[in-house]
Formats: sequence, C-alpha cells, structure tokens
Amino acid sequence: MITIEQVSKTYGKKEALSPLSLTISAGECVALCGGNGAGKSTLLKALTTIHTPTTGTIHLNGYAVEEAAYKRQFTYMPDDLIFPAELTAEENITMMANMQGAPVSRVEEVLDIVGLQEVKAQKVKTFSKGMHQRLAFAQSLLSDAPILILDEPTNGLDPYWVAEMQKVIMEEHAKGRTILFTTHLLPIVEKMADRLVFLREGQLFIDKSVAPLLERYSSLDDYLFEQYKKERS
Ligand SMILES: Nc1ncnc2c1ncn2[C@@H]1O[C@H](COP(=O)(O)OP(=O)(O)OP(=O)(O)O)[C@@H](O)[C@H]1O
Repeated sequence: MITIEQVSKTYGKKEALSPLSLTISAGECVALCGGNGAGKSTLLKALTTIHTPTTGTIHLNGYAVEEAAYKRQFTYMPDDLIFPAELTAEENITMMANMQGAPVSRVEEVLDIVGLQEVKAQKVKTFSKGMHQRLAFAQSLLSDAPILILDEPTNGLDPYWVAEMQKVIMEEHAKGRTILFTTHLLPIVEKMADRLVFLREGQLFIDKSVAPLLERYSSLDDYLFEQYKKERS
C-alpha cells in the first residue's frame, strides 16, 4: 500500500507538485499520467527517496521514509538511469544485484526476461536506447519487493518489446505486486492499469478506475478529451 499525504515539491521558486494526497492499495496497478512537466517523475522521485518532499508524508506498507524497511518495500526503474558504460550488461546487473542484496542467481533470469542474454557480454556503451531501457527494466526485476515503481518503462522500445514489457509487468501484477508506472500512452493504460491518476500542472486532475471508464467511453482518449472540454466550457 502506498499512502501519500499532502506531498508537495518546490524546486527553487517552481512548485512542481502542489500538496497531493493519494492512496494506492496493495495489489493495484496504477498508471500515473499527465503532460510534460506535470509532476509525474517528481512524485516518483519523492516516493523513491531520491528527492525529499517540501511538505507531506509518504508511507509504503505502513513504513515511513525514515524507517530502514521503507526501501525494502519498492523496486524502481527511473527514466534516467545511467549505467557505467565500460561495464558489460552482465557486470552492471551483477553489481546492482549486490547493491540491492538480490541473489546473484537472479542476474541471468532477469537478463533472459528482457532478452539481453545473448548480448550480456557486450559493454553497455554499445547498447541502443531500447537496449538501455530493457537493462533498466531488468535491474528493477532483481528484487521481489512488493511495490514496483516504473518511470516511462516503455519509452524508446519497439512494438515487440512494448508488448513483451507489458506482459512481464502484468505477470508481476498477477503475482500480487503493487505497480505504479508513468506513461504518455493511453492504450497502455487501457490494457494494463486498474486505475488512472492524471496530473496537470502539479495537481491531481483525474483519479478514476479504468474499467468503468471503458464501459462508457470507446477509449481513454475520448474520456480525457471530454474532461478538457468540460473544463473549458
Ligand atoms: N531538478 C529539478 N530542478 C528544477 N526544476 C525541476 C527539476 N526536476 C523537475 N523540475 C521541474 O518540475 C516540473 C515537473 O517535472 P517532472 O519531471 O516531474 O514532470 P513529468 O510529469 O515527469 O514530465 P515528463 O512527462 O516531461 O517527463 C517541471 O516544470 C520541471 O521543469
């Protein structure tokens, strides 16, 4: 369970996130959407302790940020992960497994899941954008922490890998893990998410269950278009 209470973030004079409260139940799959600069990554960075919120509190499965158990509750795929370029894919993932306290046996499994087994001996500097992205996803699968936090996981992937990654995330969801991911692609939200949380200019704009919306609208695009129209009228 993720409990966010009145969390805000200000960078200098810029309020990237206005005080925001949100509860995500254990086992839910939530898509965090919104335009460029809406505050999605800022919220994920607060959740993952990369940034300290300006105000508010966050609990993961009841643990506060200050408690050691907090960091054991989640695994995270950032949108800007930089790997040591001179190390191979396997060396990078092994190093991360050691840092995360994950069993080394898991390294080969995750490289397999993301289809990098055959190129695992290649230095990361030779990798394409999509291969980097799959490696970042692989490291997020090392630990079996109950909450999986993914920042634009399908960014830069070709259609085959978009579908494969969706499949893996849905399998993790089916195992009971709580998933919070950001995306700009509403068809992915339709396919994967139980719930759509949409930020606009650092504020909560929409928080709705996806299935009932898809009973009323032919797509989430149509629903969002209507919300914007309502606002302007
Ligand atoms: N380290 C930082 N210093 C100053 N401003 C920042 C910093 N990080 C983000 N911002 C600003 O905070 C706002 C929210 O940014 P954030 O990266 O959270 O948006 P986002 O919703 O993830 O956007 P995108 O879809 O483009 O990735 C933006 O106006 C951005 O310029």
